[in-house]
Amino acid sequence: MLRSCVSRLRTLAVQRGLPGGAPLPAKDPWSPRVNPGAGRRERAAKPGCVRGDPRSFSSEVMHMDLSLPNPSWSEDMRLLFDQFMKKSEDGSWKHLPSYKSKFTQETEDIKIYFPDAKLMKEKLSQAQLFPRSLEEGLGFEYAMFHNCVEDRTVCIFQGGPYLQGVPGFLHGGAIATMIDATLGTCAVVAIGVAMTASLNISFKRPIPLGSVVVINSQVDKVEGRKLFLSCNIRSVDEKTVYSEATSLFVKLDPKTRLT
Ligand SMILES: CCCCCCCC/C=C\CCCCCCCC(=O)SCCNC(=O)CCNC(=O)[C@H](O)C(C)(C)COP(=O)(O)OP(=O)(O)OC[C@H]1O[C@@H](n2cnc3c(N)ncnc32)[C@H](O)[C@@H]1OP(=O)(O)O
Repeated sequence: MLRSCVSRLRTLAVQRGLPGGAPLPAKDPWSPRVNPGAGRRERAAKPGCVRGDPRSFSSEVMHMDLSLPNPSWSEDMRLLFDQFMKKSEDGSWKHLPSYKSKFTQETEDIKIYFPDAKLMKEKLSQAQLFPRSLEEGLGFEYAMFHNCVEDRTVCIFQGGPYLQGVPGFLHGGAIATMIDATLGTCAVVAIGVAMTASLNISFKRPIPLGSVVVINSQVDKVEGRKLFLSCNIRSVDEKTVYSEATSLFVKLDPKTRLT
């Protein structure tokens, strides 16, 4: 299991395209080259700045790892990030980079599921990852870490002001998005390209806007192409359970078209 997970992560890292297009060194799947300097994403841009924020437009921004600290991150978010980076030093945890739009090889992989590859290519050229589509500090600020030995993905998440549902609290759809993204990442790392077949969420407590929460996901069971996962969302002090979820992800069958 560990070997296949390490190999899967290595493949994904190569697929996602390292800076300069260099593949990971074969013997070091956790190489920090996946996320060079994995430390800070400090920029001069003001948090909450919409117009003129370069994050939306430049190709540099499209390919920038957005799961690194930025000025909109609260102290809690930074502390948690540093804790997980520390845990990553011995190789048991791995920081997973995340981009607005950088699916080079995955795009190629996905294309086989579509009959009109040309049309799909055009669509994908304008596509952005949904949770990365809002400007810095306004929407989804998050970073994910994966533990291959335990088949777990943890997401530290700070929901910004554009994710409001009931005044002062996060929208249920925004919570579901981050649950799906965390479970989906856990699934993809474990078995490769997979899609959510079902997702069942219990919203137990409202999540205050701007607060930091921890999404803990894990693989519970694998049955052929079916992967059963569960997760919960807790406060940083772990005293409050905000949500719990179970899900089924299905590994895509290369013989079946998606459309
Ligand atoms: C070092 C760097 C590493 C970096 C790593 C980073 C990696 C991160 C990368 C990327 C992360 C991405 C994270 C994103 C997450 C977001 C994911 C989404 O939101 S997905 C969108 C919403 N979902 C859909 O739109 C699917 C729509 N549904 C379908 O297309 C099909 O139903 C599909 C593909 C799910 C299954 O279709 P079939 O044709 O392949 O398979 P069939 O035969 O229907 O089902 C297979 C088995 O699953 C069961 N099944 C299917 N659907 C079920 C359901 N709803 N409930 C229960 N069972 C179901 C069936 O009964 C069958 O079971 P039996 O083999 O017979 O035992």
